[in-house]
Amino acid sequence: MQQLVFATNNRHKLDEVSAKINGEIKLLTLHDIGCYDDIEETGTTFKANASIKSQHVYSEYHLNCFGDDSGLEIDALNGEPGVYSARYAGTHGNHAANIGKVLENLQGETNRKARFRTVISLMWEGDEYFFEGTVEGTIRNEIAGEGGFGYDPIFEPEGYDITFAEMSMTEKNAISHRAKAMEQLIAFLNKAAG
Ligand SMILES: O=c1[nH]c(=O)c2ncn([C@@H]3O[C@H](COP(=O)(O)OP(=O)(O)OP(=O)(O)O)[C@@H](O)[C@H]3O)c2[nH]1
Ligand SMILES: [Mg+2]
Repeated sequence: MQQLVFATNNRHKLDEVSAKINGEIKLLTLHDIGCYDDIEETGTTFKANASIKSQHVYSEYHLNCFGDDSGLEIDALNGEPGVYSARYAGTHGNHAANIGKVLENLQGETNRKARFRTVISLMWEGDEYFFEGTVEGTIRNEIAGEGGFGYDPIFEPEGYDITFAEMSMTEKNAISHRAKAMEQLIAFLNKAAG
């Protein structure tokens, strides 16, 4: 079975991707390979940051691996929070504060259009490949739901009347940005394996 390191410290991403892969590929975590480094995301694009994560693992451990950089792009905020989604309100991973800042910035705004975007960088047998996925939606005025992570409680995907946080992981994994990028990665690996 093919083996891949997922260069993330985000447990929710790991859970979503593990469910998506469904045992087809053996997924290793950073901790599985003894990597406890703080991989600094110095890029200004999802692509650059995804690359930083996979390149770090590849250069240190010489293992096939991939990194996911993702975030929320809100049209009325000129694409913010974008690559700064995880630290929009200042502290990395303070989801409640990040949501608060988005809702504040959108107060009185009628254009609620937004999308999640994921770019994956895969280092496979020494070469780099990119996969991208997006999901369109709107930003709610209030939070709803307990599932998921990040901005999920305020993101309503197009064609639904519930937020990502009100969906099961299986439902989110059928339509999400990350799921779409992962489907391409899985198809690539199936082809690479012949
Ligand atoms: O509601 C959400 N549902 C999602 O499906 C989702 N995907 C990304 N995001 C937001 O974007 C940041 C990623 O930043 P990010 O790619 O740097 O990841 P991270 O720092 O959490 O982990 P790592 O993979 O870098 O270790 C996250 O923290 C979230 O704020 C999401 N929010
Ligand atoms: Mg990060």
